[in-house]
Amino acid sequence: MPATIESVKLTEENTLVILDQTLLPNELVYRTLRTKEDVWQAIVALQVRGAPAIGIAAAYGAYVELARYSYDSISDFRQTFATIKDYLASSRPTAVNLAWALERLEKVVSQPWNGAEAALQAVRGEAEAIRTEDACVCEAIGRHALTLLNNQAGILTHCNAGGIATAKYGTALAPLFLGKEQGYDFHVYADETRPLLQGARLTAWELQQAQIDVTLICDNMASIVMQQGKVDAVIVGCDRVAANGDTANKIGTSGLAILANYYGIPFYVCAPTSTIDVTCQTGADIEIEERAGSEITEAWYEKPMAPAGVKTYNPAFDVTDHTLISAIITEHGIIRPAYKEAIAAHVHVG
Ligand SMILES: CSC[C@H]1O[C@H](OP(=O)(O)O)[C@H](O)[C@@H]1O
Repeated sequence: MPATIESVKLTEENTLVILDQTLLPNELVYRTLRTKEDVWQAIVALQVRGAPAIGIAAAYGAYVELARYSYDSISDFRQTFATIKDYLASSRPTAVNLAWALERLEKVVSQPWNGAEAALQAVRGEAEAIRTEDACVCEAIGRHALTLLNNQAGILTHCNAGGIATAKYGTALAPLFLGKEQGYDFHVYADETRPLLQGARLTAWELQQAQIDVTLICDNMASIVMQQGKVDAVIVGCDRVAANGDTANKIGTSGLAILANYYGIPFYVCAPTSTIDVTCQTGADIEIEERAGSEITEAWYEKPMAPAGVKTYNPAFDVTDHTLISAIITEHGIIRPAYKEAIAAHVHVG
């Protein structure tokens, strides 16, 4: 699998360094995050973004914050961790990987440690494990998803589920990177993905870097490329998959699924099992983040492009009904309907 740029790193000096994704594709700028406030702000501002990458950043961020202090006892350490966990978890609600990563750390912290330093090193180890595991998970998703794609296929994708949204390799883009290495000649249509343009700024950039044929389209052009027979499959990432297969992903995804269903095009979701949340029975149980209206009216424009004071509504995600999803691809393989039973069996595979 061709390596992709790593967007979240813990340096040998134990500092957290992230690639500021808000500056891509024009600038490659790395930022050092030294406090839990730095991490919270970087996640909220989407400087670090993508469900797995957010979880990794939160795990490393919790370690970096914990390492700033000395502790009177292990209970003092645990209390400090609890405060950090709640604070970082409050940054964004939809991507389950944020809470999932912090809960993994909590399990480590709750173990019977002989002092705070031992617990701190265990937290570091768990955060590192979350990152290294995610890279393997994404590589496996790439291998399984590639079995669903033919050479010369036209692929439509939405938002960015590339290497920078994960530890490495990505989820939805992983089969494209792997296929390229194996000689596949994909023709990718990347939705720009308003309002924050992750598709235009990030996916088009990652695919160009990998020398994969990519055509950038506006979100409202997805229907015509499907109607013209240019798309053989739609493949996207996800932020939270419910027990019945309903899937939260970047706003606009559910519309793509409806279009794909209308045109008889398979719609695939690439989902690390860390993004499957069986405590959500259906998509109705998934909290959808709402973001500032200025992302609609002012981002990317020199002047506001809407009348002053106009009302806005800016949900950052939507939920694709499980009936519109052809298959969910995880690191363990390919899940097909009926999802409730299949997911229940699948998540216990690992
Ligand atoms: C591999 S997770 C990618 C997933 O995360 C994105 O959301 P955001 O850019 O707001 O973090 C988007 O929903 C992608 O599909």
